[in-house]
Amino acid sequence: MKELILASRSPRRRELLQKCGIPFTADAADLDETINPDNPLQEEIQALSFRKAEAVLKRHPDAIVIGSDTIVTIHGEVLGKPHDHEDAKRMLRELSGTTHEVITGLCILSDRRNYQTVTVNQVSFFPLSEEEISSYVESGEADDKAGAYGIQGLAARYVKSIEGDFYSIMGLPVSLVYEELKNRNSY
Ligand SMILES: Cc1cn([C@H]2C[C@H](O)[C@@H](COP(=O)(O)OP(=O)(O)OP(=O)(O)O)O2)c(=O)[nH]c1=O
Repeated sequence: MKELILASRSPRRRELLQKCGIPFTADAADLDETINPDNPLQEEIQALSFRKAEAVLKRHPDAIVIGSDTIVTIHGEVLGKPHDHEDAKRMLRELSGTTHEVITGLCILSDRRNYQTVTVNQVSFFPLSEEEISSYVESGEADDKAGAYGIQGLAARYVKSIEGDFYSIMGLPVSLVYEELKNRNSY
């Protein structure tokens, strides 16, 4: 059977893929993640997930590779990872008291098969005070996360509702990975 490789350095994605109960190793794609804002966002995220998988497949041509990417978008603006704590606070002020989208792309790639999909999830936040925003950012949990929060951690207390898949919001739609890999022999 072909080896499964997660094209990611994200500890969240590794943790999530472990939930599938399928053995894998990880090898980060480490590529330029710039997206073209003139193209439809879902297509860009899907294409970036593919590029991550493709880069790692080049290094492991006999493997099955999983690539994924997550962004947060609100009012037409893309919120990637915050540059610093001020940037994180700015993002959280935007998310406060309103609904945003979390878009996660998934690509499962081998030399024989190319599965691509994108999930769009809605997350609503309760209003956040300046004190809450400051203490959250000071906790360090905003660092290195799209939209400056992780739904799986302290930010859980700000989430009013979600529509979609919790694991996609966290960074990887685990059930889609599991379902697709039932077809593993075709990869
Ligand atoms: C919205 C949200 C994002 N995130 C994280 C998941 C991703 O790690 C990160 C989005 O950044 P990505 O660029 O998707 O992933 P990454 O750079 O961390 O890892 P790699 O490219 O190597 O796969 O934000 C959460 O952990 N929880 C959340 O609720």
